[in-house]
Amino acid sequence: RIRRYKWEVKYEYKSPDCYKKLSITINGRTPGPTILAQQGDTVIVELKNSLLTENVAIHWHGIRQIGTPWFDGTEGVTQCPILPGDTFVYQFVVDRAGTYLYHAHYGMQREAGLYGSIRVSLPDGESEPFAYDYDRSILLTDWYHKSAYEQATGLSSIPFVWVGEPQSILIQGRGRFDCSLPTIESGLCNATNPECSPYVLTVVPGKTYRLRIGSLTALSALSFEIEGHNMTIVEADGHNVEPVVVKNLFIYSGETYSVLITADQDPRRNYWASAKIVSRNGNTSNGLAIFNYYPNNPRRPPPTVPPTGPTWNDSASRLAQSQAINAHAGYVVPAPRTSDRVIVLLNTQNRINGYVRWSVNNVSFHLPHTPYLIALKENLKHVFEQTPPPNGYDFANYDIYNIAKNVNATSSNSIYRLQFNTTVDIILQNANTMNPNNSETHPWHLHGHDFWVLGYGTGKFDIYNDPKKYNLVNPIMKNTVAVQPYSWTALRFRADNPGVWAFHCHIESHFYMGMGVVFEEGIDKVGKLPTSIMGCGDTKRFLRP
Ligand SMILES: O=C1O[C@H]([C@@H](O)CO)C(O)=C1O
Repeated sequence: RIRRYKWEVKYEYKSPDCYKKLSITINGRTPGPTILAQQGDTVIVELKNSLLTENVAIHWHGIRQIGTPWFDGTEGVTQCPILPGDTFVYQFVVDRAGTYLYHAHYGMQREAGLYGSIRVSLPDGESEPFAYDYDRSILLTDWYHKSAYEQATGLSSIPFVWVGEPQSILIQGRGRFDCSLPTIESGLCNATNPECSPYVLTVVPGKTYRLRIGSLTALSALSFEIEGHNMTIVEADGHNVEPVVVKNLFIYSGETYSVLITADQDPRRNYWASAKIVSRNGNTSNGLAIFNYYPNNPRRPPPTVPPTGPTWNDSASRLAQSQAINAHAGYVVPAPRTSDRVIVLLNTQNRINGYVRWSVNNVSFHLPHTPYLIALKENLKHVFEQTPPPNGYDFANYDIYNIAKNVNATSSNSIYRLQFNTTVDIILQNANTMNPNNSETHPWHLHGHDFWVLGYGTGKFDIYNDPKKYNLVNPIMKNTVAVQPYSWTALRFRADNPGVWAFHCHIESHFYMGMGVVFEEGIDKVGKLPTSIMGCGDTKRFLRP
């Protein structure tokens, strides 16, 4: 079946946290419409760029784009950006049921509000290994009052201007900034604006809800909970997992989970749903929504104070939750026992010519002006650096616990060329930033594939002993995984999807500052590229008659 969407993308004033800000909307909304489809359907999105003076590109996060690598929506990697006034048609198959996302993948445009959810249901007659009465989707985001341009300019200036902590956390596009602060210009913040009334999830007492939770925060790692209710994690990034009961769900930017919640508490009142920032010590208020028991008034605030959530710096409990999630016994996709290639990616914060950057293996990534997919397919060797980036770093001499002895890095747009149909292991190794006693959490997202999460550990990865502890029995498959402060995460994937694929930190500012790599595999097997992805850089030549 074909699912056809017509979207108009434009700027509008919105007040998602009561503070009026220019936001990017799809058909007048942020988050945009949820894409609903069934496994095997073809989704067609006809996107009209009405941003007037700004390009756009949309990534279908978690959709592997098998056979359509040119519709991955990654500016600079798989396509030229869509010009103002142009209409671009994305067309791809959603080949697997599950919970996915979509969002802008161009500069720091995502955090202007250009995002939404994708829900793919099973074919008729098939069912999940868990039961529920109703299915709901919510998106968690963080929200800044400064424009993406102002933020991006600060990040690429000397002196460096850090974007800082977000002003609000939004649950399904709704949050609450404190309009009474004396610093706010009058007329900009209106606490009674209905756009910022809390999101309400209405439940019928006794029923079980499948809540699909996605995070597309720009920066924040979150802990989500519903006061007084346990949640059972049953799906992660489109894969069924063995049920895990939690009080709060840790979720990183780019991840999706389904949790089951039964409305089994006192039905005479409402409850708070709360999203709290973890892993960074800021003073952003928790994002709040109302878990409303029918038939109570959905606007009636719960009689209790909202839950405060876990302490921000308890990375051990975050790691423990990640480690507790395994593939569902009936849905284990066996991981290859061995790999053909191991790539170690040391994550560091660096300086290049005085600019603050992030790097892997001391190389900070920047995008070329001519997208790789077109450059490689058409053999345009001059448009990016051909020497491959390093396969690892100097294990013996690098101290992950301290600021690097030499914080200077280099910048490159070279890529990893993977042999088609081989198995690749990636070790993400985290380290100290340029601030003393500081290491951050980075959620890494792989385009075009799911990977097996083989293991996590604290400290420096031990190349001889840690692989012996890999979970090869029931590892989960994901497309996004976090690496915790001073820790490592090991993953494995099959390079079996012809195309060119980004792998990067999903923190918007970090990828902007160079925290990513690109993989190519099977370029000779990629079909004829549509000319709609061309028009920038050296691709103009293919559009001439
Ligand atoms: O990229 C970043 O820069 C700041 C800080 O390190 C600047 O000093 C921060 O917290 C980041 O995540």
